[in-house]
Amino acid sequence: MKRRLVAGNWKMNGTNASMTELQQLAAAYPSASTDILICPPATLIARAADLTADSAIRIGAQDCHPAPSGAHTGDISAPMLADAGATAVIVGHSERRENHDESSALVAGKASAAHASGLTALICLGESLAEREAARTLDIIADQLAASVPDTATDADTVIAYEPIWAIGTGLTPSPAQIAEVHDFIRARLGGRFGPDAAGSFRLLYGGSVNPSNAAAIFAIPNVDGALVGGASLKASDFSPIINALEDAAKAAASSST
Ligand SMILES: O=C[C@H](O)COP(=O)(O)O
Repeated sequence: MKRRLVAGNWKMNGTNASMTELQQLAAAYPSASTDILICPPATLIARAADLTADSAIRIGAQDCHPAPSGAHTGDISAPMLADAGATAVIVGHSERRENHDESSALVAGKASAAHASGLTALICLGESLAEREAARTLDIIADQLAASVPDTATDADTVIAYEPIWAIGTGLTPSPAQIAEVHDFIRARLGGRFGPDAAGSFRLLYGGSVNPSNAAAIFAIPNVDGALVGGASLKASDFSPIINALEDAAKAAASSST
């Protein structure tokens, strides 16, 4: 059975003072039955990796350049992230797509670069509110999925995160039926491309205003294998209940399958 994953994206938040939150998480989870990932700003990756080395917490990055090195002032490559201690990288977050005009083709290049450096790529997809209201959600997801996921992706090196843009940082979340519809659709599309057996093994995360109060209900939705959490990942006291809810969901699923 695939391991579920809860990932925290600190975005452009955190300084060395924030390492106390990470130390609390590392102390609380020396081991875990789910995968736990924290993606701090790049400035903190090396220190975060050192601090969490003896725990179940793994460290990821928030973006990478598609090239391994070169004249790209201000950018960071996937080999650099791996060298700093990252095991994963988020690519195609809507804030990168919007603020930096990133295309799905570029996102696929970043994902391939991540894979070449042994990093798991968390590839983000999601529709805007206008697109949802125009009933274009599944078309947008289909296009982003087709163009952002490299042909060489596997369930071992790629995670898909569905993040409706209108739910990010707003306190709004889609209904369980809306989340299920999109996750089922993603799973089916992956099946059409990579085969049904492989598609079943890809981990699909939901992201957008996940918090300690709604996590358990979200994790009970079919085809939700975890979450990509923004604001509620900044404090150990908020993130821990979300991790615990995912561990509970994993245990419930394991006991119902035996
Ligand atoms: O990467 C995380 C998502 O953008 C969700 O952010 P949020 O949990 O603050 O809504």
